[in-house]
Amino acid sequence: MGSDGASDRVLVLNPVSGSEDHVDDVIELGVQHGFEIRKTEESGDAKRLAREAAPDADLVAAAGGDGTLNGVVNGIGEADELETTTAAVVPAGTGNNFATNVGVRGIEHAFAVIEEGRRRSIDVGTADERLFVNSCVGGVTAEASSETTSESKAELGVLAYVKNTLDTIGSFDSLPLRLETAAGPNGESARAWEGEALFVFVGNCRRFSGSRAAQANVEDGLFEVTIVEDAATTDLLGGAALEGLFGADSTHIVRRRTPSLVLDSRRDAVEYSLDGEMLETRTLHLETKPTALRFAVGDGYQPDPDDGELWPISVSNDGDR
Ligand SMILES: Nc1ncnc2c1ncn2[C@@H]1O[C@H](COP(=O)(O)OP(=O)(O)OP(=O)(O)O)[C@@H](O)[C@H]1O
Repeated sequence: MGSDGASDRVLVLNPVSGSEDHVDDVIELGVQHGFEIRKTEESGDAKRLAREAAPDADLVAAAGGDGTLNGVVNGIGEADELETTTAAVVPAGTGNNFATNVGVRGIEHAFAVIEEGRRRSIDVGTADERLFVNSCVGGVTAEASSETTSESKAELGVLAYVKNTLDTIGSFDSLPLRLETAAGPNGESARAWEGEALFVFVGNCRRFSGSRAAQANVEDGLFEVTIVEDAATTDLLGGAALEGLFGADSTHIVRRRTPSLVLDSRRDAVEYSLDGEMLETRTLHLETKPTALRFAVGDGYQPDPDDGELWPISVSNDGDR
């Protein structure tokens, strides 16, 4: 307890995330580790509870999936406490992509990380007024998102939504999109791309490449942007492996690194998923807030993951693909 009676540690618990069997364990461990526990009761609660807790708490943890964590980070942001309140994640969702990316392996491990783990200052993405930690994905419908099974989400992460969108819709309406990226600190130039996109992925902590759980550098102030061009539909519907599509030699993939970008639909509003939470708009401004959030990370977290060949950052390599 703080001197004014407010809790130093607050845990925002989503009781209906994942397979819903985490509640007793999370409460028991949370209480053991000195947390005041606040349960969400409906959509929007994670943000509200974190906003109310952040001014007094040193640490606010999110127990749930990526959506719950997204709400908690937005609440800390709305309270203007990003730099003063540490955030943590207790993975209790289906996919738990972000937790995996920051080296948090499970519920018990999450409390060990909170007690003994490092704190890192990580980038946060802004999409108009909203924040995201993992990714912003366009072209995945809310319908496909809600129908995606837990097993599939756990296995493929966001690619599951892509697969589900293609499976449920069969033929897919591409997005006539214009994208403008700003110049970056490593020689990335300001660029524009316009065309028919199937999907657009903006990764903050998430890298959309051939490997499933690839973590992007989340302390470099840059997004990793991947566009899947419409020409890829034929391949995808023809059964080409999704992961193969993201390989380095794919001709239908455009990649960019940038601190900020604008996505502009040339036709209707587009549905974007911010860490799994939906947002519909025609024009979206995305910007990184470099190293804006202190986060409790596990040993598996890599501040500077290997870039590999898919994400060339030198000027000479910054070609069209
Ligand atoms: N008590 C509640 N009843 C119903 N819905 C809730 C409740 N609390 C939170 N929610 C909803 O749960 C969603 C967040 O779920 P979350 O993403 O954390 O879990 P998940 O979908 O199981 O996991 P993941 O995103 O990792 O795949 C939010 O959209 C929120 O509106």
